[in-house]
Amino acid sequence: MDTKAFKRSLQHSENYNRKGFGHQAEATTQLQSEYQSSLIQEIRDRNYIFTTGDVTIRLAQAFGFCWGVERAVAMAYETRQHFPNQRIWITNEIIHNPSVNQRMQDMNIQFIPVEAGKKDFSVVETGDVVILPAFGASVQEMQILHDQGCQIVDTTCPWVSKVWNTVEKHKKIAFTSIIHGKYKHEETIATSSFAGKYLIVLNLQEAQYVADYILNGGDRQEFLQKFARACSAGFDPDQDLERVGIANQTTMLKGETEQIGKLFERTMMQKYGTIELNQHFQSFNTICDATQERQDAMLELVQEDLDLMLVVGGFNSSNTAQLQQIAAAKGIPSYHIDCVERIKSANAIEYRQLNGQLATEQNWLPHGKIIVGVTSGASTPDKVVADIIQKIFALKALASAL
Ligand SMILES: C/C(=C\COP(=O)(O)OP(=O)(O)O)CO
Ligand code: SF4
Repeated sequence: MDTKAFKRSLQHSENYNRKGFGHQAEATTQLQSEYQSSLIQEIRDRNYIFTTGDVTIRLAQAFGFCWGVERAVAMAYETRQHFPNQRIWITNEIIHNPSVNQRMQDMNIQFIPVEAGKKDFSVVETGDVVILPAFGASVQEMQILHDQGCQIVDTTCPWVSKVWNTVEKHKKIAFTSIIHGKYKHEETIATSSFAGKYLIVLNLQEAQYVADYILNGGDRQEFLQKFARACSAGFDPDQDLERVGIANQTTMLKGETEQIGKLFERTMMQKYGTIELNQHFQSFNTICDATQERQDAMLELVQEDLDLMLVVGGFNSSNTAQLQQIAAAKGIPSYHIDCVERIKSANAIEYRQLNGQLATEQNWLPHGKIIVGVTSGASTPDKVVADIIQKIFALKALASAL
């Protein structure tokens, strides 16, 4: 399928909107009142440090809602306002934050139902409005919705569309796209639908396995089994790894993406020589600015003398998980939580471990004076962070009063 031509024709269709409906000012005001916090603003104004009683909070210099998230959520609000009486659907969570998705449902924006792991688009009728989330949607989903004659409101972040353009460039020159990403993640599902041949690697370890295969060959069956859900149909590791282009999900770990790019560059140089390199390797870093800024701020924050770290964001939020990874790598006691309710008491906190499992830590809040590092992912409203900080203040005030 010529995905580029399809996108072009979709964008010219009168049933397609990616610019909003002229209610931006109202949507922005609504977003501010629902998601921002005066406490967080005050901490920002005080150079990201705030002390109350025994607790000093050190906020990362960049955290919380990114530009793409604000834009997507504002567009969803605008859509509801513009179509007050129409049925509105969304193809996935708009972003990975439970409180924001709950708001979508409260506004009667419905998720497309999923039956036995497959989305059931038959519920969508001609004339319904369908929002595509900030992660975008696969080209096949866009086609179904377009054919069904519904009004598409596309909130895909332009940084995500940039990744699609990158894999389309690979396709045009018959390169295989190696995508550093998570094959189950909505953004990577969408990205791979615009690619020709592709292979998705989760981390440096998987990339190394592929690089070794390129140089030395290996067990073809094992390769195909390992990447069964992470490659294009009919992928042949013996044919399809001769010319590779690197792209990445926008929210991966910046350092790891760079290492993966360099690894494949070295590998292709070793196999084909420096002069031939351009015929076999292309790389273009598609990690977005917001992800990089939040990770850089986190790398700075973990240099401080912190007693513990709280990383706030949805449990399915990839960029939040990367922030947690940075804290964990530094060996700081650190807890990824999605809402204040995870703090059960001064003695117990429920949090997401790096492997995705929930765990509870006892006696997590140290006695006496403490410095708490705080950051949040690109999909986390400031209000959620403020509630958590207030809870820590309250627990520590109570402890020191006893
Ligand atoms: C929409 C989006 C990022 C916003 O944060 P999210 O937490 O919603 O998404 P992700 O980190 O990719 O799991 C995709 O780049
Ligand atoms: S994290 Fe980056 S790519 Fe994702 S929505 Fe935000 S700005 Fe866009």
